[in-house]
Amino acid sequence: MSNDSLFAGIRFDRKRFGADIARFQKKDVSTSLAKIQSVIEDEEINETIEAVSSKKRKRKKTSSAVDGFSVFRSSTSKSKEKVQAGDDDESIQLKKEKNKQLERDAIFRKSRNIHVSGYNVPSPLQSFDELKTSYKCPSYLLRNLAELGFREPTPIQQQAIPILLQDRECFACAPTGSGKTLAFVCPMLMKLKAHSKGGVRAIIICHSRELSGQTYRECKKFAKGEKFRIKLMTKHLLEGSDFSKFPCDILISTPFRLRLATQRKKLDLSRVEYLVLDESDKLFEPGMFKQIDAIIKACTNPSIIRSLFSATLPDFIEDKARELMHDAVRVIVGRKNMASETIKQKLVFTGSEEGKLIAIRQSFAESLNPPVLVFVQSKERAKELCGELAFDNIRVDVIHSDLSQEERENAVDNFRACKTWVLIATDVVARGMDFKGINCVINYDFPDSASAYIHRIGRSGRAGRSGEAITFYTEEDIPFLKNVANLMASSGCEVPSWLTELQKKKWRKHRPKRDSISTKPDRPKRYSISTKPDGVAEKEVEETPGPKEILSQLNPTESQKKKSQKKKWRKNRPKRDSISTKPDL
Ligand SMILES: Nc1ncnc2c1ncn2[C@@H]1O[C@H](COP(=O)(O)OP(=O)(O)OP(=O)(O)O)[C@@H](O)[C@H]1O
Repeated sequence: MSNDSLFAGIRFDRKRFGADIARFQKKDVSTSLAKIQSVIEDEEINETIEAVSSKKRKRKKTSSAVDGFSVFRSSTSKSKEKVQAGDDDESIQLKKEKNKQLERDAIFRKSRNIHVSGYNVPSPLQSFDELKTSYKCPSYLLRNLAELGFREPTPIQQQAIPILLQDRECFACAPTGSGKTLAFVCPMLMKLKAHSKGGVRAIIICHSRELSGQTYRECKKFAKGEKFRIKLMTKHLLEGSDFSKFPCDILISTPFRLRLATQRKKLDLSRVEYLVLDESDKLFEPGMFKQIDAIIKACTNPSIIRSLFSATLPDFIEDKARELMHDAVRVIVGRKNMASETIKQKLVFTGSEEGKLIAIRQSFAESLNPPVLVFVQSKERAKELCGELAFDNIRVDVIHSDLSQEERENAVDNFRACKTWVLIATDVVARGMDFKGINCVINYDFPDSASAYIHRIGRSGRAGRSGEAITFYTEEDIPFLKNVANLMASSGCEVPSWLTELQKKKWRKHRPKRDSISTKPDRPKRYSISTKPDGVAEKEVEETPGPKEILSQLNPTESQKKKSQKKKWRKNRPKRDSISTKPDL
């Protein structure tokens, strides 16, 4: 029953209760104003902590301490603070100063698109010089940064470095190529002053051997001139070391090798002071989670500082981080799970697999601006495409998990040295790899998830440079097109309106079975002959041309010759498909 029907027939004497009405109306106005005020405040808070998808999460965030929020709160409640009993002039002055600093921090963060949540978040760095004045940064590190041409910290470095320097745990999400490596290596080097006498003091875990190697080399560059023991967990180190005596300041490893070292070689991790999980969302995927979990448990030092970094931070990783860390600060640069804004992104409809090969050839024939990185969905397809492009006089190479470690390293080195113009790769190099100056990334095969798309295209447009990303799609990929369109739009690329009108489909592990990459005619079709109802093949028959057919193709008969002779060319206007870049939807 509705309220209307409940009160039907009752008449209210407005004249008699006039004074009461006035009183209630006044109260109503003030309460609704208060409501509006609180809604506005809530909206401001939510804007500050960046847009989060679910309403539930929004509510959760508003209740937690948010830096920007506490700034506004504290400035509006100044008068309250002043009258607090026992507050002397000095403490009031200190509070005022603190509030001013918080306001300055909030303004600075806004200007650099940095969003933080957590209690007492340290002020962001304005410059590398501040590392010296406020944090006593050793001069070797500043010298190395200057030699590498790092003049100004990037936004993730501005916020994550002071957080880690103040011994706070943190989980951070910043775009690809935005300098996350220095954000966790710099505080590590600054904190690990004295050298290790025994045991591992800091660990950086990377999901792949290639990324571990790259991070190791970066650490060495930053630490040049100082005698740090920085080690890369190679196969050789794993097999040949006596881990009972293993002085090491920074150890860089994949989860698998580190787990082997702790399990088989009894590597002790109880003295680890710093643990970084780079590409953290990848590390928490089912294939690596068991090892990561065991490593985290083996790092038993109660004052350990852990941090998680990635360009993509799904909600389940945030939940994991909260579960794992104490009093952690959350740092987001830009928006969560966003492609880098410096990359020009394009979608190309190729219709079929054959169309892709034509499109890539045509694109290279018109303008090949190396280095170009091409992603495919499997190692078989990587080999096939490499074979096809090698015919076109293109300096092409391939990298995938079937190659030996040495072959993989050579492929990366040659590509870095520009000896290889086009590198065809599986997702093994999609994350973290910093190939300087990649002009273009081609998604030959449509990526299988949003994070795959963001990381793949993020191999170009690094450190503020511009880049280009082209994604081919066929009929099979159309259901997931809207997802890419959304990612493109959110990073500032123009997207045709028909794309945004498409329906969105959950996009996870989209790896359709694709025709092989080949200019040769399709291999003979196989038909299965089965008596079983479920279609399980008992015998396969090949529909191959017999010797007669082959001979007739090689030596056409007179009638066949006549058929293939020149035909009168008149009014040849076949019905053609309409001219459109849009696929038939
Ligand atoms: N402050 C800086 N000034 C100039 N260049 C920088 C600075 N910090 C990092 N770089 C350069 O930016 C590039 C990208 O850095 P890095 O590989 O750390 O990015 P990332 O955020 O970890 O990327 P990804 O998410 O792809 O792993 C590197 O070539 C690095 O040398």
